[in-house]
Amino acid sequence: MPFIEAAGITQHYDLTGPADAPVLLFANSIGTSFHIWDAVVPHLSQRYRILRYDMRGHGLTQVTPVTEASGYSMDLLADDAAGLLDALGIARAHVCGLSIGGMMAQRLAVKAPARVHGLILCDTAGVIGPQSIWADRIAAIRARGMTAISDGVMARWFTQGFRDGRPDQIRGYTAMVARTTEDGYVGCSMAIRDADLRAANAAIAAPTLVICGAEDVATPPGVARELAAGIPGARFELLPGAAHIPGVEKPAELAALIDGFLGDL
Ligand SMILES: O=C(O)CCC(=O)CC(=O)O
Repeated sequence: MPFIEAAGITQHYDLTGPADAPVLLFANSIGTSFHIWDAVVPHLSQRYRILRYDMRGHGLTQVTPVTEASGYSMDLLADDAAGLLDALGIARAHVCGLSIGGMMAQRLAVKAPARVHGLILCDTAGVIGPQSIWADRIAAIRARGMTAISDGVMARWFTQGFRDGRPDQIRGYTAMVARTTEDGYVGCSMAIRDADLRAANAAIAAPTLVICGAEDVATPPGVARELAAGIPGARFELLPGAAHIPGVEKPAELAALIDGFLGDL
C-alpha cells in the first residue's frame, strides 16, 4: 500500500499503468477516498499512467488539525497535489478533479500552469455555495459526528435509480463518508466555503473539459456550464444517467469522455 511523505504530510496514493504513458492524476470529492475511481481505471490504464491519492484528512492520508480559526484552503490542497507530483518525480500531468478535487485542479492550473497538461473538471464549480451550507454541515458534524450527514450525502451523490437498485453500494459509500475524519471533512468544507475561483479561472491556459452528471444536484449542470464559460476555450459535456459521482454510476461513459478529450491534445 503506497504511502509517501509529500507537502509535509503522509499521503496515500496509487500509481498504475505503463511507466512511459502520460500521467493522469485523479482528485476526489469531499468525504471520499480514491476508490471512487476504481471502476474508471480499467478503461484508461492501458493508455495512461494513473495516479490517484487521498486528500488531506481523507482515506488513509494524514489528517492535520482544524480549529474554528484555521481550516484548510484550496491553495493548501493544490500544494498537497503539487507536492505529491514532486515526491513522485512527475513534472507534468493531465488532471481530472471531481467537485472539491475539481476546485483544487482549477487552483493548480492557475498556480502551477506548467504542471497541468489537460484539465478535466468533473461535477464542480468555481464557487460551491451558499456559504451557509458549509456552516450547517460543519456544525452538524461537530455536534453529532460524521453519521449526521451521511444519508443526505448519498441523496446528492447518486441518482434515485442507483440508490434503489444498489443498496450494497449505498451501504459501502455511506461507510466511506462515516469513516472520513471529522477534521479532514471540516477542513475541506472550510476550503470550499472560502473559495471563489471564478475570476482567477480566466487565466487557465490548459485545454479544459468540464463534465457534469445530468442529475447532479450538488453542482448542477447550469453551474458547470458557467464554470466552462469562465475558462478560455473550455468545452462542456453533459453525462446522462449520473448525479454527482459519475465515475461510480457511469464509469465507461466518463472514461470515454476523458479519453476522447485527452486523445485530441
Ligand atoms: O463533493 C464535493 O466535494 C462538494 C460538493 C458536496 O458537498 C457534495 C456532497 O457531498 O453532498
